Amino acid sequence: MRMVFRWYGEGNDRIPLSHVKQIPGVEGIVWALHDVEAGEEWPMEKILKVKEQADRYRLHIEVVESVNVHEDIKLGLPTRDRYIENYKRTIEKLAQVGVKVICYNFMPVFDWTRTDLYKPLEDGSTALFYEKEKAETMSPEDLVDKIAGNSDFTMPGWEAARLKHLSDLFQAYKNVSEEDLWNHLQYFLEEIIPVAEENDIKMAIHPDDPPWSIFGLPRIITNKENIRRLLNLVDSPSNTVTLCSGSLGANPNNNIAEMVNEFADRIPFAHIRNVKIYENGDFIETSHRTADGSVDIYRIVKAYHDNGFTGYARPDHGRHIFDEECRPGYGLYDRALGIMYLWGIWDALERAKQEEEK
Ligand SMILES: O=C(O)[C@@H](O)[C@@H](O)[C@H](O)[C@H](O)CO
Ligand SMILES: [Fe+2]
Repeated sequence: MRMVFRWYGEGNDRIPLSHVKQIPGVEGIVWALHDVEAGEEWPMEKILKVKEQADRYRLHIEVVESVNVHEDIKLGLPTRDRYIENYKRTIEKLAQVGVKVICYNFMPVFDWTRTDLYKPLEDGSTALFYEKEKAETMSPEDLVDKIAGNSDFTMPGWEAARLKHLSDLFQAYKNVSEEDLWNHLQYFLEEIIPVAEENDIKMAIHPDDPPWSIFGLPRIITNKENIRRLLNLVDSPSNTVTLCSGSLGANPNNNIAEMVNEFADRIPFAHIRNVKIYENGDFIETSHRTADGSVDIYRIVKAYHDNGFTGYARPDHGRHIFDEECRPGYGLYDRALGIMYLWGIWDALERAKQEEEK
């Protein structure tokens, strides 16, 4: 397991790389150009700037999260081809600076969706919260106001540019079924996977968060059967998945450890975090400890260890603790605590294996 830490870039992240470097076992950053709109080709000078910053702390930049997919590609519009060509050029440029994994998602309009960014937990910390009834009754506009308007920080997938023409987007998706979205994803992958393969890059799709339709929009990367279907769309070692235990774990029917066992060789990148699911279908993000949530983090890390996982892992989100002012879900302290929990499990399993082999 190769531990990495998401960093939003100089001037866009309060957490300095000097602090990231001090988290035990963190080898690299998970980065992106957050000021380049989805669909545009990434400028090499901006890519090199991130590399230079990371090089100063001897942190690698092998994992990008995300090169976002333009809505026209998800909608299957004729204009998608221009954006796909830009995507290919970006893949080629990222390969030149040593990138090995590109994370992306194929969620229409919204990325992760929550109804509250700072829901108090009983320990006095706060966390990202999803209230099912509210999510099913709120208008998309209200949700954007509540979420995007409620944070001084840019949030992945909540970029204003993406959400600027919300009603046009909803109109455009009116006649897009799940099967249509599958076809558009297949078209996209058939175009970019050969380029990724030539450049020794894994394209690792991130599952839908939450793993079900919101606002009537189609969502397709939601469970084991759909991940199996995704991997078969283009049978290539470059067509892979970012297995996110927190996103998929919001549905109690998703057994993440089973998915690790089934898809191990097609998971180059693991997001390992916990959520607590309530009876009524609400969920809240918790500490990484198995005991604090509904996801069996121990069993998931054990499944990665049993499969000899040598990919990248990150703690994904954390709670907001110690009064830290941070990007929602992306504080330093609880993600660092989460990393130490994941190392604790991994190192104990490693030691037990070595003892057994003596
Ligand atoms: O929840 C998060 O912050 C991330 O795991 C996702 O936003 C993820 O970065 C994107 O969906 C991947 O494209
Ligand atoms: Fe994730």
